[in-house]
Amino acid sequence: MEYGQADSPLRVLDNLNFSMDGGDTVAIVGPSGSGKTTLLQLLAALEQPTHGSIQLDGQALSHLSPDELADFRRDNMGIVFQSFHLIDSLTALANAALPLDIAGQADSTKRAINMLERVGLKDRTTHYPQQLSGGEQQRVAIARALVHEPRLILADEPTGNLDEKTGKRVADMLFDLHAQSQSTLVLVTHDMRLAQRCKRLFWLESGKLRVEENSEFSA
Ligand SMILES: Nc1ncnc2c1ncn2[C@@H]1O[C@H](COP(=O)(O)OP(=O)(O)OP(=O)(O)O)[C@@H](O)[C@H]1O
Repeated sequence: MEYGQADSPLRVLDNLNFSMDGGDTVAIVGPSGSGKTTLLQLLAALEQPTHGSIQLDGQALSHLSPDELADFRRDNMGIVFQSFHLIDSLTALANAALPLDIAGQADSTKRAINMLERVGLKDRTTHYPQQLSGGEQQRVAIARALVHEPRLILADEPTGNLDEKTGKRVADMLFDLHAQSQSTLVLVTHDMRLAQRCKRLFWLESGKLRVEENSEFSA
């Protein structure tokens, strides 16, 4: 994966080759600038690789049009961003219901309330993002990412902006929801304690990928 002009490209990821199984938990780790977010954005099809291809469930993402990609993302992925990316003019409930509303699903409110309950925010449904703490906003973001029960959850530093206690609570929630839905969870983190909760570690350095199986899962 390269950024920049064709005559002076910046090669961020070099010849990566890997596969993931459904239900896997993967932590993408590595030094600042090593391409962790770039890899996550490639998996989310928010960026297209300059070389090679990415297939999800046998579907080559590069063969899809922008509209098809949006539909594919909506149907299969839940994305949690470090900076929450909530819509300020919508309540917590409306934010959480958004993926279902976009998909035109009739029971969106009921399902979004249920998801907000699961992330411990039942009594914050009518609050706007500005009226919520950082941890609460991240929990709304997780509720929104998971409300449509995606098969692939992608989270970029999901606890990066949170204090330790809130971060642990948010991480617990993410892993609980992953376990309940048997979805694939891929997260970017600088926090090795969080990374060690994943079955596989994807180490990025100088554009190269090293995959490490977490020995705690092999017992
Ligand atoms: N849109 C872009 N255009 C040009 N260069 C970019 C772009 N996005 C990222 N880069 C460069 O690609 C490299 C990898 O960036 P990336 O954000 O993927 O790293 P990271 O491992 O997530 O870093 P951090 O841990 O600091 O968040 C960096 O050198 C960055 O400057």
